Amino acid sequence: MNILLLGYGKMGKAIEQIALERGHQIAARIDADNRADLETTPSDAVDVVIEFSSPESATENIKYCLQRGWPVVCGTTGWLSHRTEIEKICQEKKGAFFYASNYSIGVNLFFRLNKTLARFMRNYPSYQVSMTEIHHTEKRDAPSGTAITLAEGVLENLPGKNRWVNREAGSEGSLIDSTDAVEIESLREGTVPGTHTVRYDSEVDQIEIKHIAHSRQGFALGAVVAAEWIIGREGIFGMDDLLGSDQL
Ligand SMILES: NC(=O)C1=CN([C@@H]2O[C@H](COP(=O)(O)OP(=O)(O)OC[C@H]3O[C@@H](n4cnc5c(N)ncnc54)[C@H](OP(=O)(O)O)[C@@H]3O)[C@@H](O)[C@H]2O)C=CC1
Ligand SMILES: O=C(O)C1=N[C@H](C(=O)O)C[C@H](O)C1
Repeated sequence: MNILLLGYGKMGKAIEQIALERGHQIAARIDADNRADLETTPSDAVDVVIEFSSPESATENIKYCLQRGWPVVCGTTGWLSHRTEIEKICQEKKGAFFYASNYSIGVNLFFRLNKTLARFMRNYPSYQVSMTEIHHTEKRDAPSGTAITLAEGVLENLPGKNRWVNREAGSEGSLIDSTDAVEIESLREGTVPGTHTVRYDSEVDQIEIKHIAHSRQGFALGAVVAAEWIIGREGIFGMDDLLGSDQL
Protein backbone atom coordinates (compact mmCIF):
# COMPACT_ATOMS: atom_id res chain seq x y z
CA MET A 1 0.00 0.00 0.00
CA ASN A 2 1.01 3.63 -0.51
CA ILE A 3 1.40 5.40 2.82
CA LEU A 4 1.51 9.14 3.32
CA LEU A 5 3.49 9.89 6.47
CA LEU A 6 2.06 13.03 8.03
CA GLY A 7 4.65 14.01 10.63
CA TYR A 8 8.15 12.75 9.90
CA GLY A 9 9.81 12.95 13.30
CA LYS A 10 10.81 10.14 15.66
CA MET A 11 7.63 8.14 15.03
CA GLY A 12 7.32 8.95 11.32
CA LYS A 13 10.82 7.56 10.76
CA ALA A 14 10.23 4.44 12.90
CA ILE A 15 6.98 3.79 10.97
CA GLU A 16 8.72 4.25 7.62
CA GLN A 17 11.28 1.58 8.49
CA ILE A 18 8.65 -0.98 9.47
CA ALA A 19 6.37 -0.12 6.52
CA LEU A 20 9.23 -0.69 4.06
CA GLU A 21 10.15 -3.98 5.77
CA ARG A 22 6.52 -5.09 5.31
CA GLY A 23 6.64 -4.30 1.58
CA HIS A 24 4.78 -0.99 1.53
CA GLN A 25 5.69 2.22 -0.31
CA ILE A 26 5.94 5.74 1.08
CA ALA A 27 3.84 8.10 -1.08
CA ALA A 28 5.05 11.24 0.71
CA ARG A 29 6.79 12.36 3.88
CA ILE A 30 5.17 15.54 5.19
CA ASP A 31 6.62 17.61 8.00
CA ALA A 32 6.03 21.13 9.32
CA ASP A 33 8.42 22.61 6.75
CA ASN A 34 6.85 20.94 3.65
CA ARG A 35 3.19 20.85 4.79
CA ALA A 36 2.21 22.67 1.57
CA ASP A 37 3.18 19.55 -0.44
CA LEU A 38 0.00 17.91 0.86
CA GLU A 39 -2.02 20.10 -1.52
CA THR A 40 -0.10 18.88 -4.57
CA THR A 41 -0.16 15.19 -3.61
CA PRO A 42 -2.59 13.44 -6.03
CA SER A 43 -5.51 11.82 -4.19
CA ASP A 44 -4.99 8.47 -5.90
CA ALA A 45 -1.32 8.34 -4.94
CA VAL A 46 -2.29 7.64 -1.31
CA ASP A 47 -4.01 4.56 0.12
CA VAL A 48 -3.71 5.59 3.76
CA VAL A 49 -2.30 8.41 5.89
CA ILE A 50 -0.38 7.72 9.11
CA GLU A 51 -0.47 10.87 11.22
CA PHE A 52 2.06 11.33 14.03
CA SER A 53 2.71 15.07 14.22
CA SER A 54 2.08 17.42 17.15
CA PRO A 55 -0.84 18.20 19.47
CA GLU A 56 -1.19 21.62 17.79
CA SER A 57 -1.26 20.37 14.19
CA ALA A 58 -3.09 17.04 14.38
CA THR A 59 -6.69 18.32 14.20
CA GLU A 60 -6.14 20.33 11.00
CA ASN A 61 -4.10 17.51 9.47
CA ILE A 62 -6.78 14.89 10.15
CA LYS A 63 -9.57 17.17 8.88
CA TYR A 64 -7.67 17.88 5.68
CA CYS A 65 -7.00 14.20 4.96
CA LEU A 66 -10.59 13.12 5.66
CA GLN A 67 -11.81 15.87 3.29
CA ARG A 68 -9.49 14.44 0.63
CA GLY A 69 -11.08 11.01 1.16
CA TRP A 70 -7.93 9.41 2.61
CA PRO A 71 -8.24 6.91 5.47
CA VAL A 72 -6.34 8.23 8.51
CA VAL A 73 -4.48 6.30 11.22
CA CYS A 74 -3.61 8.81 13.93
CA GLY A 75 -1.29 8.37 16.90
CA THR A 76 -0.77 11.99 17.85
CA THR A 77 -1.79 12.73 21.42
CA GLY A 78 -2.96 15.95 23.08
CA TRP A 79 -5.65 16.99 20.54
CA LEU A 80 -8.64 14.97 21.77
CA SER A 81 -10.76 17.98 22.80
CA HIS A 82 -11.48 18.14 19.01
CA ARG A 83 -12.38 14.47 18.67
CA THR A 84 -16.16 15.04 18.23
CA GLU A 85 -15.52 17.46 15.37
CA ILE A 86 -13.25 14.93 13.65
CA GLU A 87 -15.74 12.10 14.08
CA LYS A 88 -18.50 14.27 12.57
CA ILE A 89 -16.39 15.02 9.49
CA CYS A 90 -15.48 11.35 9.16
CA GLN A 91 -19.15 10.35 9.24
CA GLU A 92 -20.19 13.10 6.78
CA LYS A 93 -17.48 12.10 4.32
CA LYS A 94 -18.12 8.36 4.85
CA GLY A 95 -14.43 8.12 5.62
CA ALA A 96 -12.27 5.98 7.86
CA PHE A 97 -10.48 7.15 10.99
CA PHE A 98 -8.42 5.11 13.46
CA TYR A 99 -7.09 6.52 16.72
CA ALA A 100 -5.11 4.95 19.54
CA SER A 101 -3.28 6.72 22.34
CA ASN A 102 -0.85 3.81 22.17
CA TYR A 103 -0.44 1.32 19.29
CA SER A 104 1.71 -1.26 21.07
CA ILE A 105 0.20 -4.67 21.78
CA GLY A 106 1.82 -4.70 25.22
CA VAL A 107 0.18 -1.45 26.29
CA ASN A 108 -3.19 -2.65 25.02
CA LEU A 109 -2.80 -5.75 27.19
CA PHE A 110 -1.83 -3.43 30.01
CA PHE A 111 -5.02 -1.36 29.46
CA ARG A 112 -7.01 -4.54 29.97
CA LEU A 113 -5.05 -5.49 33.09
CA ASN A 114 -5.54 -1.97 34.48
CA LYS A 115 -9.34 -2.23 34.13
CA THR A 116 -9.40 -5.66 35.72
CA LEU A 117 -7.26 -4.48 38.63
CA ALA A 118 -9.50 -1.43 39.14
CA ARG A 119 -12.58 -3.67 39.29
CA PHE A 120 -10.79 -5.91 41.77
CA MET A 121 -9.87 -2.95 43.98
CA ARG A 122 -13.54 -1.86 44.31
CA ASN A 123 -13.79 -3.79 47.55
CA TYR A 124 -10.63 -2.32 49.08
CA PRO A 125 -11.19 1.40 49.75
CA SER A 126 -8.12 1.63 51.98
CA TYR A 127 -6.00 1.69 48.78
CA GLN A 128 -5.47 5.03 47.00
CA VAL A 129 -4.85 4.77 43.23
CA SER A 130 -2.28 6.95 41.43
CA MET A 131 -0.23 6.84 38.22
CA THR A 132 3.17 7.92 36.94
CA GLU A 133 4.19 8.33 33.31
CA ILE A 134 7.81 8.92 32.26
CA HIS A 135 8.77 10.10 28.76
CA HIS A 136 11.67 11.73 26.91
CA THR A 137 12.25 15.45 27.36
CA GLU A 138 10.98 16.31 23.83
CA LYS A 139 7.43 15.23 24.66
CA ARG A 140 5.08 18.24 24.33
CA ASP A 141 1.91 17.06 26.07
CA ALA A 142 1.27 15.99 29.66
CA PRO A 143 -0.13 13.76 30.85
CA SER A 144 0.59 11.27 28.06
CA GLY A 145 -2.32 10.01 25.98
CA THR A 146 -1.63 6.54 27.36
CA ALA A 147 -1.88 7.78 30.96
CA ILE A 148 -5.22 9.44 30.14
CA THR A 149 -6.52 6.15 28.69
CA LEU A 150 -5.32 4.35 31.83
CA ALA A 151 -7.03 6.94 34.05
CA GLU A 152 -10.26 6.58 32.03
CA GLY A 153 -10.02 2.81 32.57
CA VAL A 154 -9.89 3.39 36.33
CA LEU A 155 -12.72 5.95 36.32
CA GLU A 156 -14.97 3.49 34.45
CA ASN A 157 -14.27 0.68 36.88
CA LEU A 158 -13.59 2.11 40.33
CA PRO A 159 -16.65 3.72 41.93
CA GLY A 160 -15.89 7.00 43.68
CA LYS A 161 -13.24 8.10 41.17
CA ASN A 162 -14.67 10.79 38.88
CA ARG A 163 -11.74 12.69 37.38
CA TRP A 164 -8.00 12.72 36.89
CA VAL A 165 -5.55 15.48 37.80
CA ASN A 166 -2.05 15.97 36.42
CA ARG A 167 1.08 16.74 38.40
CA GLU A 168 3.84 17.78 36.04
CA ALA A 169 7.54 17.33 36.73
CA GLY A 170 8.91 19.89 39.16
CA SER A 171 5.71 20.59 41.05
CA GLU A 172 5.76 19.84 44.75
CA GLY A 173 3.46 17.64 46.81
CA SER A 174 0.14 16.10 45.84
CA LEU A 175 -2.63 17.90 43.97
CA ILE A 176 -5.29 15.67 45.34
CA ASP A 177 -7.64 17.71 47.50
CA SER A 178 -10.41 15.14 47.48
CA THR A 179 -10.57 11.39 47.13
CA ASP A 180 -12.59 11.46 43.88
CA ALA A 181 -9.47 12.17 41.76
CA VAL A 182 -6.83 9.93 40.21
CA GLU A 183 -3.49 11.75 40.28
CA ILE A 184 -1.18 11.36 37.26
CA GLU A 185 2.42 12.35 37.80
CA SER A 186 4.27 13.27 34.55
CA LEU A 187 8.06 13.02 34.50
CA ARG A 188 10.36 13.94 31.59
CA GLU A 189 13.74 12.18 31.58
CA GLY A 190 16.39 11.72 28.86
CA THR A 191 15.23 9.61 25.93
CA VAL A 192 12.72 7.36 27.74
CA PRO A 193 10.31 5.97 25.04
CA GLY A 194 7.42 5.57 27.52
CA THR A 195 6.95 4.06 30.99
CA HIS A 196 3.55 3.87 32.70
CA THR A 197 2.87 2.78 36.28
CA VAL A 198 -0.46 2.34 38.04
CA ARG A 199 -0.23 1.88 41.81
CA TYR A 200 -2.55 1.30 44.71
CA ASP A 201 -1.16 2.47 48.06
CA SER A 202 -2.42 1.65 51.52
CA GLU A 203 -1.00 2.43 54.95
CA VAL A 204 0.69 -0.95 55.02
CA ASP A 205 1.67 -1.84 51.45
CA GLN A 206 1.59 -1.07 47.72
CA ILE A 207 0.40 -2.90 44.60
CA GLU A 208 1.96 -1.72 41.34
CA ILE A 209 1.62 -2.64 37.64
CA LYS A 210 4.07 -1.18 35.13
CA HIS A 211 4.59 -1.14 31.35
CA ILE A 212 8.02 -0.17 30.02
CA ALA A 213 8.51 0.43 26.28
CA HIS A 214 12.09 -0.48 25.36
CA SER A 215 11.90 1.38 22.03
CA ARG A 216 9.36 2.90 19.58
CA GLN A 217 9.19 -0.35 17.56
CA GLY A 218 5.99 -1.58 19.23
CA PHE A 219 4.15 1.72 18.61
CA ALA A 220 5.33 1.83 14.97
CA LEU A 221 4.41 -1.78 14.16
CA GLY A 222 0.92 -1.31 15.63
CA ALA A 223 0.36 1.81 13.51
CA VAL A 224 1.41 0.03 10.30
CA VAL A 225 -0.82 -2.96 11.09
CA ALA A 226 -3.73 -0.55 11.76
CA ALA A 227 -3.05 1.11 8.38
CA GLU A 228 -3.13 -2.28 6.62
CA TRP A 229 -6.38 -3.11 8.44
CA ILE A 230 -8.28 0.15 7.79
CA ILE A 231 -8.07 0.06 3.99
CA GLY A 232 -11.51 -0.68 2.50
CA ARG A 233 -13.29 0.06 5.79
CA GLU A 234 -15.62 2.95 6.67
CA GLY A 235 -16.10 4.26 10.20
CA ILE A 236 -14.30 5.20 13.40
CA PHE A 237 -11.99 2.62 14.89
CA GLY A 238 -9.61 1.88 17.74
CA MET A 239 -7.36 -0.90 18.96
CA ASP A 240 -10.21 -3.04 20.29
CA ASP A 241 -11.61 -3.22 16.74
CA LEU A 242 -8.24 -4.22 15.36
CA LEU A 243 -7.26 -6.76 17.97
CA GLY A 244 -10.70 -8.19 18.74
CA SER A 245 -11.68 -8.34 22.37
CA ASP A 246 -11.06 -12.10 22.54
CA GLN A 247 -7.47 -11.73 21.48
CA LEU A 248 -6.56 -9.38 24.31
N1 LIG B 1 -0.15 6.55 19.76
C1 LIG B 1 1.08 6.07 19.92
O1 LIG B 1 1.31 4.84 19.97
C2 LIG B 1 2.21 7.03 20.01
C3 LIG B 1 1.96 8.36 19.93
N2 LIG B 1 2.98 9.27 19.89
C4 LIG B 1 2.58 10.65 19.67
O2 LIG B 1 2.90 10.98 18.32
C5 LIG B 1 3.21 12.35 18.20
C6 LIG B 1 4.55 12.51 17.49
O3 LIG B 1 5.56 11.93 18.27
P1 LIG B 1 7.09 11.98 17.81
O4 LIG B 1 7.25 11.43 16.44
O5 LIG B 1 7.85 11.40 18.92
O6 LIG B 1 7.33 13.56 17.76
P2 LIG B 1 8.43 14.36 16.94
O7 LIG B 1 8.46 15.73 17.50
O8 LIG B 1 9.69 13.59 16.86
O9 LIG B 1 7.81 14.42 15.47
C7 LIG B 1 6.68 15.17 15.15
C8 LIG B 1 6.87 15.67 13.73
O10 LIG B 1 5.68 16.32 13.31
C9 LIG B 1 6.08 17.44 12.56
N3 LIG B 1 5.04 18.43 12.43
C10 LIG B 1 4.81 19.54 13.20
N4 LIG B 1 3.77 20.24 12.72
C11 LIG B 1 3.35 19.58 11.60
C12 LIG B 1 2.34 19.80 10.67
N5 LIG B 1 1.53 20.87 10.72
N6 LIG B 1 2.17 18.91 9.66
C13 LIG B 1 2.98 17.83 9.56
N7 LIG B 1 3.98 17.59 10.41
C14 LIG B 1 4.16 18.44 11.42
C15 LIG B 1 7.30 17.97 13.27
O11 LIG B 1 8.05 18.79 12.40
P3 LIG B 1 9.09 19.86 13.03
O12 LIG B 1 10.10 19.05 13.78
O13 LIG B 1 9.63 20.52 11.82
O14 LIG B 1 8.26 20.75 13.91
C16 LIG B 1 8.00 16.67 13.64
O15 LIG B 1 8.90 16.24 12.64
C17 LIG B 1 3.16 12.90 19.63
O16 LIG B 1 1.88 13.47 19.84
C18 LIG B 1 3.31 11.66 20.50
O17 LIG B 1 2.71 11.80 21.75
C19 LIG B 1 4.27 8.88 19.98
C20 LIG B 1 4.60 7.56 20.11
C21 LIG B 1 3.59 6.51 20.13
O1 LIG C 1 5.27 11.09 22.94
C1 LIG C 1 5.62 9.90 23.02
O2 LIG C 1 6.80 9.55 22.85
C2 LIG C 1 4.59 8.90 23.31
N1 LIG C 1 3.34 9.28 23.29
C3 LIG C 1 2.21 8.47 23.48
C4 LIG C 1 1.43 8.97 24.68
O3 LIG C 1 1.30 10.19 24.86
O4 LIG C 1 0.90 8.14 25.43
C5 LIG C 1 2.50 7.00 23.49
C6 LIG C 1 3.84 6.61 24.03
O5 LIG C 1 3.78 6.58 25.42
C7 LIG C 1 4.97 7.50 23.54
